[in-house]
Amino acid sequence: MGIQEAWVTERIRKITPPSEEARAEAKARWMACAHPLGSLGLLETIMEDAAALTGSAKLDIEKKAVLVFCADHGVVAQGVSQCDSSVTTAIVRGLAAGRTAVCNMAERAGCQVIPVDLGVRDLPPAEGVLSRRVGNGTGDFTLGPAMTREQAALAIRYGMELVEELKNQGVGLLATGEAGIGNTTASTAMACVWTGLPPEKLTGRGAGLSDEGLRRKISAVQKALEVNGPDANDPLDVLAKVGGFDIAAMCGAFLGGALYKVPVLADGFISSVAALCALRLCPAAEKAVFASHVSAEPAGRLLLELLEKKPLLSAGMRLGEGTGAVAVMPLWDMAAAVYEDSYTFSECGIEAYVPLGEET
Ligand SMILES: Cc1cc2ncn([C@H]3O[C@H](COP(=O)(O)O)[C@@H](O)[C@H]3O)c2cc1C
Ligand SMILES: O=C(O)c1cccnc1
Repeated sequence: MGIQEAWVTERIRKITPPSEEARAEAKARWMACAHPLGSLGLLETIMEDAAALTGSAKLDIEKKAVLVFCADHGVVAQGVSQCDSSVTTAIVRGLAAGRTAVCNMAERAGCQVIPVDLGVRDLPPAEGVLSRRVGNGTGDFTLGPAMTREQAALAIRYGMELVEELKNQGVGLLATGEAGIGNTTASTAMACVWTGLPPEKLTGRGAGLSDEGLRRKISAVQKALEVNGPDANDPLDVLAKVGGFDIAAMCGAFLGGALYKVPVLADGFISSVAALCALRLCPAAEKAVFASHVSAEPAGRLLLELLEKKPLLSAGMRLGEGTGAVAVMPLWDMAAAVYEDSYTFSECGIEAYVPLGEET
């Protein structure tokens, strides 16, 4: 086993199960809160799950950040995206300048945007972009593996370390985002491996693609699977052969959330594939993964089902950059506001309370 893989493996072993005690305490808080029991639905569940993750019913989600993992994908040479890799650089510059969609949304949500360069092709050090380069873009995986196993592990490590750093800075709620032209092709290939479904069923138009482009994308995914033969039982093999640096770092962010006890919001399709990869590496990491919305990509809902996560939003979004994850942050704030401040049954003098469905 290589150095980076050993590093990741050792950290993963330290991930503990969620605290059922803290979850019960959070549930008791909702029970005392003067409202029809369970009536805030998932807004109640997320507070309970976050308590179970952090080990405390007292939650602090004031400070928020979205990590936008950026990287290029060699498979773009196969005409699988409507644009070429130079657009990734343009998006990264937009992120650093605070001008892309996620930046506008994050400003409203009181969330810091952190662009991270994992391997954007020929990108020199750029102000406002954290450099965690693993390579100069991945290889074209229709011809051979996207990266080495050690590169995949290093990208995971970077994702985990960033969560630790942000936790130390007081961040209590994290969102995952990505920018990388071609990354929906990599995500589709990974999803095919773990669902066993054929590329025609799971391949979508990504950022936008003609019918002909979609056909090219389906055959590129098919070819990638045939050429590389990724082993479904070895998540690092799948990541290295048909994944991407951005997806690997995102996977690391979920694992980091589980290790350092920070809730991590998944975004759309790409992010859900990364979360699935994290769970395949370490099932206990499930406790750190929080769904946000249902991506409009064909496999969006299916992946959430595989993750067994319920989305707060179904808004037909398919933008990436972490936009869907950031979109639910105000809902988290609202849930926390009621959870923390609502008057209790005893405070308002309501004595009898009959939970729904339990009337005699
Ligand atoms: C201008 C622009 C901004 C974006 N921001 C996010 N994406 C999204 O689209 C890309 C994936 O789609 P595909 O696999 O089809 O290339 C990723 O960068 C993703 O974040 C963008 C795409 C474009 C074109
Ligand atoms: O759902 C996603 O994550 C997605 C879909 C299309 C383009 N970028 C991201």
